[in-house]
Amino acid sequence: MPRDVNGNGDIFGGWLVTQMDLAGTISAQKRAQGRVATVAIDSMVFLRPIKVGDIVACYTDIIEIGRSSIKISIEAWEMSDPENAPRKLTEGLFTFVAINAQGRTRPLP
Ligand SMILES: CCCCCCCCCCCCCCCC(=O)SCCNC(=O)CCNC(=O)[C@H](O)C(C)(C)COP(=O)(O)OP(=O)(O)OC[C@H]1O[C@@H](n2cnc3c(N)ncnc32)[C@H](O)[C@@H]1OP(=O)(O)O
Repeated sequence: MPRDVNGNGDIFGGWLVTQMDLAGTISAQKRAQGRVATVAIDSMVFLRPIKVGDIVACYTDIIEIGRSSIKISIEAWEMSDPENAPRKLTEGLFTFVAINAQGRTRPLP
């Protein structure tokens, strides 16, 4: 079976979760001004299948800041067809933690 495709011929959900994690990491790194690690995915909802060749965009929204943690709502949208409105594919709640070079937590700046 192709690596990024599921048994229905649609894109494997894990591939999309990986893209969402990358988008969240970029946002968290910016806020943390340095290295972060994903500590939790508190919720993940798959609303629609993605077809091979679809154009997908991920959007992040920081919703909570702790001492070292950053909770981010992340959504993926499909926007392949300029004639039609974008459609939400997934939504998830990810938590990232600011870490130092030794991998230990550090307070957010
Ligand atoms: C649905 C699936 C379908 C697809 C299915 C196929 C999958 C297909 C691939 C997908 C892929 C995905 C994307 C993977 C993304 C990675 O790669 S995840 C793996 C990478 N991450 C890591 O390796 C991190 C490992 N964890 C650690 O090293 C340690 O837990 C950490 C991050 C250093 C934190 O250490 P700690 O001792 O817990 O630190 P502690 O001081 O107790 O807590 C620090 C902060 O974290 C917060 N925290 C700790 N634990 C939690 C928690 N559980 N929740 C929330 N906050 C927490 C604390 O509240 C605290 O917050 P602040 O009060 O400081 O703001």
